Amino acid sequence: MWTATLCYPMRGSEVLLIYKRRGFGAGKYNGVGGKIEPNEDMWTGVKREVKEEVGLELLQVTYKGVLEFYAEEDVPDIIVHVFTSTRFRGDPKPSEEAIPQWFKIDKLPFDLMWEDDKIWLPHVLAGKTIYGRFWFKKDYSKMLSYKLDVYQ
Ligand SMILES: Nc1nc2c([nH]c(=O)n2[C@H]2C[C@H](O)[C@@H](COP(=O)(O)OP(=O)(O)OP(=O)(O)O)O2)c(=O)[nH]1
Repeated sequence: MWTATLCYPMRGSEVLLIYKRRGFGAGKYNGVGGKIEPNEDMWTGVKREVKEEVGLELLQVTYKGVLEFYAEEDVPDIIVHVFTSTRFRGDPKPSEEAIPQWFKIDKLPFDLMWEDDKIWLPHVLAGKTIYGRFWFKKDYSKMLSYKLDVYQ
């Protein structure tokens, strides 16, 4: 089991996604983030990942909830803390891991994203807070079921 962060920097009606070049979810568009390191809190982790992957310095983040991913076991395999940010410094730059790209919030490339994102991400980008649980096949090739709670 590992814990990760996912951040969605927002600029007006646009959101920053990355095209992931390597690692888990390579070839997909996603928010910016990665695994939280030992002895690191999630706030430090999300700021570090955004700096490493796209070169933005986050000046503010808002916590938008948690996702749990189950891979045919009773305990979660991956726990992801989700954030948005409207205040950051710098211009997004590509790195070895990621190519950043701004998208209109109502034109996200869901066909090129994780299968679960179309279920929960629109709520987050509309300002809601979420608790999502997603059951996947062991190799993450397919989502089997989900439960989503949405809070104001
Ligand atoms: N949007 C979305 N993101 C997901 C899903 N599953 C999942 O792990 N993620 C995110 C959480 C992390 O931000 C990212 C996976 O972490 P990573 O492998 O990039 O971690 P990392 O940057 O630390 O990479 P590395 O050091 O292991 O190479 O993918 C999902 O179903 N949807």
